[in-house]
Amino acid sequence: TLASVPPPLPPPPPLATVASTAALGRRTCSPTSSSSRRSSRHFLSCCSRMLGIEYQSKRGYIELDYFGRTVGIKIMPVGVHMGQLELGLRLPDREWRLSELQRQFQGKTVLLGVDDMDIFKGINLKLLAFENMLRTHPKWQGRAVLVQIANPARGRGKDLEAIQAEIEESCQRINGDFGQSGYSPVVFIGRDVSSVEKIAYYTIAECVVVTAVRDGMNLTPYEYVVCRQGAPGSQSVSEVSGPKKSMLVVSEFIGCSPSLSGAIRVNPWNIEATAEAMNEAISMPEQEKQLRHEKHYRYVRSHDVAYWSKSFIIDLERVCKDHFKRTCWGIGLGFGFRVVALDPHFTKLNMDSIINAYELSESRAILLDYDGTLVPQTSLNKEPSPQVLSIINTLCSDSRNIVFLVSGRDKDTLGKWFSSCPRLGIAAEHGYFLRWSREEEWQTCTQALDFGWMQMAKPVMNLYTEATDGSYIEAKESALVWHHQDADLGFGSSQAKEMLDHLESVLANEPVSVKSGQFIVEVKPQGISKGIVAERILASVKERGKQADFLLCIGDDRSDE
Ligand SMILES: O=P(O)(O)OC[C@H]1O[C@H](O[C@H]2O[C@H](CO)[C@@H](O)[C@H](O)[C@H]2O)[C@H](O)[C@@H](O)[C@@H]1O
Repeated sequence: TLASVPPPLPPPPPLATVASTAALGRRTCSPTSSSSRRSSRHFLSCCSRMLGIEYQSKRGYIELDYFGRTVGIKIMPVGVHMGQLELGLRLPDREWRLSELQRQFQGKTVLLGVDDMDIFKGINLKLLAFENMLRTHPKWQGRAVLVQIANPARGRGKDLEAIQAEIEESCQRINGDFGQSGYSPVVFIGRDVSSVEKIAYYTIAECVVVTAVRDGMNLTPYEYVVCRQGAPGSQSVSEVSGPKKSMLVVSEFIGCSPSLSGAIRVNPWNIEATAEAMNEAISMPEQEKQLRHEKHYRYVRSHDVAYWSKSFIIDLERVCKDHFKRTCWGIGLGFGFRVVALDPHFTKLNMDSIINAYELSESRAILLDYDGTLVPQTSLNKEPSPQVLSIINTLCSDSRNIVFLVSGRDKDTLGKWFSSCPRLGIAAEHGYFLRWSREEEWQTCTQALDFGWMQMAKPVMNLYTEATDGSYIEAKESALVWHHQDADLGFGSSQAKEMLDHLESVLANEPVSVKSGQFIVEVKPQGISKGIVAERILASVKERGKQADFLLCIGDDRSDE
């Protein structure tokens, strides 16, 4: 499925967030595109906060692993349809409409706004800025005209009515204060404007001003640039050719703003700064206007809608290339329904067959993870419940069973918590420590390990701990762990990613592995892992003449795989 983030994705957690994460839940596979960095950041933040999924950056590509499927996130600003616009530039109607406007605005400098009439487009902010410009730069009085095209509102409501009233009041005030005979500083067009007429307005405008306070891509600046270039191949300034110079004042809150490097970017709430930007734009030397126009035109032309769709397909193919190797399973009911993509060799465990195999076996090995498996990840009390202790003791009481706890936690905590389970084996700190039963001594990993790296990793972790309220360092005998469960969710996880990167580069030549887990970043020696200790346990069981004919491993995260 192809899908894209609705462009003006707001910061979490308003309702739109729920809608977009719910949409992700229904998708089978997708690259997800958004028009701005802000939207993708908000989308990733929603995924993290609401679904608990963290993104990974792989060689510049941002990806999410959603139940075995890869969702690629890419900032892909959409472009204009060049063919359609150029066709419009060649329409015969455009010529007479253009001449009409040229006559109407002869000797005037036209600033143009083309917006939908809604509460986010900042039309009144634009009027206030224009008024401010006329006041602070009186040279423009009688010379500068703001033509504001406002496509009729598609919705209704009190907020909209209030903004429409404000706009009307501003137009009347500006025209009353600065108007002269034959000169209306604001020309407000609140009706549907045909494409040809719009093209003619774009062509005569010295500058286009977009002051939206929140928007998606907003293609008005792109359309303007194409119209000012004129139809391709036209050389003369008359007929279908354009002036080949353009100026843009654009809000920093619109999707196209980062792509337009020659535009003057403004925060539309700052009326004075927007007024200065308007003055700067129309006062700029002609050559500078041409250079900025050329730069924009090159970009708009090469990044049109055809380019966007081609890139989308290429990315879709790249992101989904492994999906075909996977098998999809539908799991859950109603809103809990999920499509899970798994390796084709995966077999869903069936309770009856497990019980059957368990009953028929003579020697069993049962390896259990702790956090997220024996105690819920969300539980505040991390100690095992009496029920868990009793189930473990029941399992251990069968002489055919070898039961092991295989956890990242330290040996003292696990030893204390499971002191009432005398026959339980424990592999602590991912197997650095191993104990076969309560009465036996702890064995330490036989490899000779060098812990010099701890002196390098600790100062890095200290830096992030100081900068991240709620985070702390856990120093285990074999590993260092940075915890951010109690820090701000978004900030903690972005700090964790940064730290992972930082530690990987600082410790690149050290015999360690740096991994992130459930709200942790952990540095531990290479060669210490749950998989390796599991092999060690099974080998020992075999040496004791009890080779396991039944092996059950239960875990909840990557470290358990
Ligand atoms: O291998 P596991 O049994 O899954 O244990 C992994 C880590 O467990 C502990 O961290 C977890 O509990 C912390 C609170 O007690 C929590 O802040 C963290 O988010 C959890 O991952 C332990 O402190 C770590 O050293 C283990 O690696």
